[in-house]
Amino acid sequence: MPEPPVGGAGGGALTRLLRVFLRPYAGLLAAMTALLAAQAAGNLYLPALNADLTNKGVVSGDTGYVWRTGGLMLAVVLGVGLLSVATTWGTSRVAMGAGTRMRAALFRRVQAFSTAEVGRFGIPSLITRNINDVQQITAFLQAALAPLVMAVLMCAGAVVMAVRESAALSLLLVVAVPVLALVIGGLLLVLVPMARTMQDRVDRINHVLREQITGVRVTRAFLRTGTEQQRFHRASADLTAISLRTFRIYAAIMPVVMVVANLSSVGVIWFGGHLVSRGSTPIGNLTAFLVYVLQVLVYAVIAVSVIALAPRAVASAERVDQVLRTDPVIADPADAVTPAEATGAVEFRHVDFGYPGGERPVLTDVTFTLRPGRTTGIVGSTGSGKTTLLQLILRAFDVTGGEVLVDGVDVRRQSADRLRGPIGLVPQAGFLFGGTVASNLRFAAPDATDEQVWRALTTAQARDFVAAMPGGLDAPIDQGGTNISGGQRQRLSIARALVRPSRLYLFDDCFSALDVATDARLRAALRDATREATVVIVAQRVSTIMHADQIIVLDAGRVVGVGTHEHLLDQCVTYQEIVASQLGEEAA
Ligand SMILES: Nc1ncnc2c1ncn2[C@@H]1O[C@H](COP(=O)(O)OP(=O)(O)OP(=O)(O)O)[C@@H](O)[C@H]1O
Repeated sequence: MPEPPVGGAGGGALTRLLRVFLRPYAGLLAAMTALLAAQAAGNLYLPALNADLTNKGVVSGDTGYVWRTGGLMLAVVLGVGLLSVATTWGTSRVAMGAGTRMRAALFRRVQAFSTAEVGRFGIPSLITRNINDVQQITAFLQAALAPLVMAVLMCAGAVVMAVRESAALSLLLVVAVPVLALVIGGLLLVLVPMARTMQDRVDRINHVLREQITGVRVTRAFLRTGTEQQRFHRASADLTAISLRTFRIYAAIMPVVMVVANLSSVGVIWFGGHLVSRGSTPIGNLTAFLVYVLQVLVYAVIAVSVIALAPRAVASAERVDQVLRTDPVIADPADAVTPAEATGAVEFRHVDFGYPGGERPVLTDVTFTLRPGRTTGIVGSTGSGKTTLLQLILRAFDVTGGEVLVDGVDVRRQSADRLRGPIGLVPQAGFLFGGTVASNLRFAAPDATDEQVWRALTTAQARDFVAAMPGGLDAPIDQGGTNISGGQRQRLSIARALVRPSRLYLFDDCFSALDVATDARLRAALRDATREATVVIVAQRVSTIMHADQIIVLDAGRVVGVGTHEHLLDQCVTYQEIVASQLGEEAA
């Protein structure tokens, strides 16, 4: 699988995402900063008050001064506590809000992706990026926003206050702070690439797990459970290994910081003790200085523990940014043309097509016309390009040569909504959503009445089995429709396309799981229900399309015959071979 495009590099991606997703919260962030500044001022004021209380109250025995200053200190502590509650509330709101917006933006982008972009990232990776990576970024914001601002304010303020208390002792900070900065910076440089690898391995686990859960029946049938377990254990062990290495480094950060902090305190007490005994510094100033130095170090520790989350957030931001920066190859034109009339007419003019990255062309010089009110059958051996042809009508991919016109206008010049709105598609694999029979049928027509829903079920030959299901229209359907049979799934998919009246119906080999009698009844009912529309039926069985108004025969991506069943039986060798092989099968 080719690598997804690389978006912004390193912290650049995180900065870009934060700029975009924090912008709506600029006002709240400004208010938070003001509250944090007030909180920091309170925290910085307390040691100074304490110094005053010691120097002017305790040392000189002024009890009144002690009470007054003590009361003021209590009020400051309460104020700081209240501010802290407010800022925690604010940062949670900002972090969660930005995360929600990020997830929504990712979801919108992925919805706009064509099969090519989805294939480039891979479904498991897109899921991890939307859930796990956004969560890493949100967790970082939640933990980092207030503490980081607070740490900057407190460190700067405490340094200023410490210098005010004792300029001589402040020289200690000149040594301690750069040592801390160097240690922290070095560790972060090592952690970012490790965090990136960690997220990739989470992707890998997701990939293996998803494949194993969806393919569990095949795994059991081929007795591969043991091998698959080993594959999962390997992916899990790889993640454990990188996680252990990463967290060992995380574990080293705190002791290093604590050693620097404790050595600094010892230094302050050692040198400060000398200054006090020489009488050049009052005892109150020494205790205040000690508190300021501890404040600098405590907030440096807080900053470090928060910054330690950054590498994972940076790695996750790169992965989220890659998705957001990937433009879908299939996009609406700036000057979209709306066809004068929605007739459902389709025309292929010398269409060539090859899948992105594919070596061989899948369709070559395909030309035909589909008219409203007529049914066209498409037959051809497996892999001859039938599904691809329908995908081009829906503009799931762009042609590499020629043009596809719907309602007389090139599909590339129409908006996707206008193009796909009047098309009723029944895909080859009848996918159903988790919910009920009714919620699946109302997927394209939310306002459809029960009567319309039952009518579509009747046409799709699904009325009897739905009526027999407990709950009828409200009968539960599991995700993917796994609680009903393949044939029932196909019929519900057909009914879903019929609930909303369309001008163009595309049935992609969706009759294959039906028995011959149901297939015949369904086609007869369809003829009545879709009388004025353009109908395309891709089929493996000739009996499904032999009564169509026209049949297109594909062979290795080329049209080798167009006409009625009788005409093709007479003129088209490939068609004769297909018919002969199927009659042979039936005879056998
Ligand atoms: N997403 C894809 N990327 C690359 N190649 C593809 C992709 N989808 C299909 N192909 C290739 O294009 C060719 C035509 O595939 P298509 O699904 O259109 O055939 P089909 O006639 O519908 O086959 P079937 O009857 O088996 O459903 C095949 O060779 C297939 O391998």
